[in-house]
Amino acid sequence: MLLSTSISRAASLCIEKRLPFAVYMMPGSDHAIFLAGDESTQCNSDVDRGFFISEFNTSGRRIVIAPQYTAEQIIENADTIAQRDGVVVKPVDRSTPRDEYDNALNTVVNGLKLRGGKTVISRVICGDAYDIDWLSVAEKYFTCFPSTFRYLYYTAATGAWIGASPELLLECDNAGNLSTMSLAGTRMKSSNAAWDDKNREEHDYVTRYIVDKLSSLGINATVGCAENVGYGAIEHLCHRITARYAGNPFIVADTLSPTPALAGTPLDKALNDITLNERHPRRCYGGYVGMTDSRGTHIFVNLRCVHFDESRYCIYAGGGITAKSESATEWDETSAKSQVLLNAINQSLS
Ligand SMILES: C=C(O[C@@H]1C=C(C(=O)O)C=C[C@H]1O)C(=O)O
Repeated sequence: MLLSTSISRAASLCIEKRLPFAVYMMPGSDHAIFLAGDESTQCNSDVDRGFFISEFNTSGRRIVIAPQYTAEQIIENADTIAQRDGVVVKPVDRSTPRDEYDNALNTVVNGLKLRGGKTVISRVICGDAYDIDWLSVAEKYFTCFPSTFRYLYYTAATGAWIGASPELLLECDNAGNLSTMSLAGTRMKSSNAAWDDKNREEHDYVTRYIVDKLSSLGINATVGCAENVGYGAIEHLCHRITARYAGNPFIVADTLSPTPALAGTPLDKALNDITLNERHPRRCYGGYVGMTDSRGTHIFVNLRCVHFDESRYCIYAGGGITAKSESATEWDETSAKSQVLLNAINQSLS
């Protein structure tokens, strides 16, 4: 079991009592870390200990869970932890219908044919889930993606979310090394075939954007070699980007996010496409999650994720659209991105 009995028990208690908490696993690690405590909202660049969440396109606003309690402390004090109340953020309750997605795609593609650039359009897959054991969903999902950043959290501001992100937004270590990546372009896992023009084009927008944004902060970046990064049955085109930087990581993270891997370029036009064509709020999807530990600050894009409560769930999945996109291919891509998570939920329901 990836999640120990005490972490699973403590996380379930926190969900039940609505006490803010997070469980996370670093890429490649089989060690889960638990923390619980009060949540606060930050709008500046303070680097706090604890787990932070920034919703999509919220200009650097972060919800921070303080590391006040361990899993053992939660379990020991289970009887005395007061039930917290307040408004719970309900998951979206309507899946994006196919015709609505197709219409959105066609509208955006027609716009991109005239102006160029890229927009990321997402859809949601929602369902009922009464009495489901979300810790067992997390366990199944996390087991499938050991090389991702895996997380489960609840705050009053966001509700409860589970995700497995293959996408590093920013890592700044204590020795002054900065790492990020451009991860965009998706296909079924294949041998070493060349990537097609559509995927290469949408990928290059991301790489260029990141390098330019870093440069605007006076950071001179180095772009590594092209890699294919697997995610279940699919793979993404990836370039790792590194630099030297000893300043505040949040200045960089909030300058980069949302990158054209989750929004598009030019950013203002892409955000306008998203507002006009997506019928659901993105909330945490496309924002970021992370934490600062003794080694540095680690921040991942919040994607391949589900928002849930005691009766429902809502999975988010999107893809980069360019003038060359076809609606059926993009729909299949979003299905492939969400399939493992949907399977984990369906297995736990039955
Ligand atoms: C938008 C998502 O994924 C992003 C978009 C990708 C693409 O369009 O090829 C690939 C990886 C991610 O950067 C998602 O999973 O919802």
